[in-house]
Amino acid sequence: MTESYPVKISNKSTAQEFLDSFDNFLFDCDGVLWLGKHLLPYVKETLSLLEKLGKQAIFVTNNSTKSRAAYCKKFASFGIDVTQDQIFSSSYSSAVYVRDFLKLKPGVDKVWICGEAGIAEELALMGYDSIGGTDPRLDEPFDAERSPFLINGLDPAVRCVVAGLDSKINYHRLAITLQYLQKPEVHFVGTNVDSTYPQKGYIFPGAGSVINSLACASGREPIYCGKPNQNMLNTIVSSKNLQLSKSCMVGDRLNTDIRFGVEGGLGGTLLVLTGIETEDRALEENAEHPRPKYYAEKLGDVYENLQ
Ligand SMILES: O=C(O)[C@H](O)[C@H](O)COP(=O)(O)O
Ligand SMILES: [Mg+2]
Repeated sequence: MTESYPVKISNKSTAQEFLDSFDNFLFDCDGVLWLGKHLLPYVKETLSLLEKLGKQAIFVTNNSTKSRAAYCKKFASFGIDVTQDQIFSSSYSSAVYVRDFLKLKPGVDKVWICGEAGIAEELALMGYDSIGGTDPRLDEPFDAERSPFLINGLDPAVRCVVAGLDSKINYHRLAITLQYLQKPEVHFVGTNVDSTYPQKGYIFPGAGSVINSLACASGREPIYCGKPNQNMLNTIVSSKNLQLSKSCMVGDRLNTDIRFGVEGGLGGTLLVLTGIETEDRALEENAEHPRPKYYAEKLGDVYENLQ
């Protein structure tokens, strides 16, 4: 059976129909709310409208570079008040996986990070020591005979590697991470699969590109903790007691955000075209990924079409 075509939110009636259909909105961040430091048009107005209507806003980002607390600060920098319990980042879902699925022992088992500060901060909140990550010694050019991470030997307490988006990725970080991945007893966790990372006017390599290079070198595949992994959605649904049929996932990427919402049985999904995807991709029938129920040029069209 051919699914009904995605509905484009492009006028007052489609915008009103969309709003009336859901009580809870799960928002992806990069490519939906903002592009790096640039807030997208009418995002603040749209979030205020939802609040006025008594709708619930939850933020679900695959970007592991920040912790939930740091994301609260990013929202605040745009004048948007968000509490930490509204935010679910892949840095957080990866730390939950280390704690609840791998059951590593805090204060005993350590984590080697190939990624930015968000991962270490979320792990620390759960009592885990981590090494690597933003350690400035990793910014030095790699020399096997001088790297402090090699000449002092690998840390035997490391039981897991967590890898994510790292704008300071270099051969030093890849080389040391690989040493830990060559130990079969060390778990391999990837924060998210995103191959690319949308910025204003550019598409840059994403976490998936970094993690795939480690997978290629080590011959190992990681467990990914971000969207579309349903562990993340299960954590959200249970902690927020969401009614799935009245919940909508809003994203800019088909193989993470829209798949996450469709496979999670949410009442609907909205794809916005301000990030990774195009209108053609939104409309194409492709076994690779489910199609959205709605799509729009930008999230702010929900607000703009109701003015
Ligand atoms: O490369 C990445 O990690 C992702 O592109 C990026 O961070 C995705 O973040 P999201 O769109 O899920 O907020
Ligand atoms: Mg996105």
